[in-house]
Amino acid sequence: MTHDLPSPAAPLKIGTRGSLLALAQAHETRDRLARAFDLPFEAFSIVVIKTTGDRIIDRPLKEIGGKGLFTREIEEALLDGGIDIAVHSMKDMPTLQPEGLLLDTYLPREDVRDAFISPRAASLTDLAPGTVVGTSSLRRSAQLRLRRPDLEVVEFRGNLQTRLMKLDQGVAEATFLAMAGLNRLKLEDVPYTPIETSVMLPALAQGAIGIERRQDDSRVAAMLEAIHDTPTGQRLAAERAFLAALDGSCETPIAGLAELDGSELHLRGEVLRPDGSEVVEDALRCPIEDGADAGRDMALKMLETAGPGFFDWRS
Ligand SMILES: NCc1[nH]cc(CCC(=O)O)c1CC(=O)O
Repeated sequence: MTHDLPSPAAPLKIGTRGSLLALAQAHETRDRLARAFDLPFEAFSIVVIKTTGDRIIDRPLKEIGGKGLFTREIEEALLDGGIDIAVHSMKDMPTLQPEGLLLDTYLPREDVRDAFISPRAASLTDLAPGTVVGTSSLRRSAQLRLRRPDLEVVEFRGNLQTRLMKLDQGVAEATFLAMAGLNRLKLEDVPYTPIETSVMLPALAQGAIGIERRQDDSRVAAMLEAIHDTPTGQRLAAERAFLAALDGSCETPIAGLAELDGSELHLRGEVLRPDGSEVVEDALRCPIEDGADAGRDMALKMLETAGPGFFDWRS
């Protein structure tokens, strides 16, 4: 189905970070829009924006700051008209957007699972006690420490190629990546094994691409409506309400996932101490349209279960 393009038909500027994954996501967005409106690729331009998070690559992320790190410059460009839409990995996005911006368009979600990456081992259970595993994710490291306290977790930043090189050099025996990233980059020669969500619950919104716009841009609103994926939106409404109520920052290991099952939504959530010494988990089923309320309520209940002190590591 093609749609009539709301006029005027100026080229649409698509803002994105410059990583290979971000570019793949921007291209997917452009391709879906081009198909929906039967437009040539020349009707779009892809604008690469360098963010603070991209610039600082030699320090752990948790030292430099919260979640806005990879989005601030992009949202500024959106607000000042330098770009018309911004394409994001939803799992990196804060739950609140700046005044004047809306983030409510989602492309169909990719595989939500994490992948175990190792040139020498097939799965977590293959690793001998004391084995070094690299990750820069607070969530993955807490989940690992909970389930395999006998392993040694080391900080592992850098792009995908850097991390794979570190594995080859033996700096660590294994690491983790989102299946969504592997699939979107078509990295078939990376030695990976998907990890079921019952073993490692993914980050909230993992595998989902979101498209942000100016609230007052009705032309863009009409265009984005044509490529929005409703089931992904329903799942993310629950997941982001859960995250918002938990006040999730990069300093809190939180995992969670909503899945649709007929007319029901199934939500699971997990909060951990960074050292893996404690975990609070919960799950619920509700009508799909109640997902956001249920996500918030589940978060509040989990906060109560965790009790004061659970989050004491936060400064
Ligand atoms: N935090 C970085 C990040 N943000 C989104 C993805 C993967 C793609 C996705 O989950 O949508 C990744 C890399 C990773 O976790 O392996």
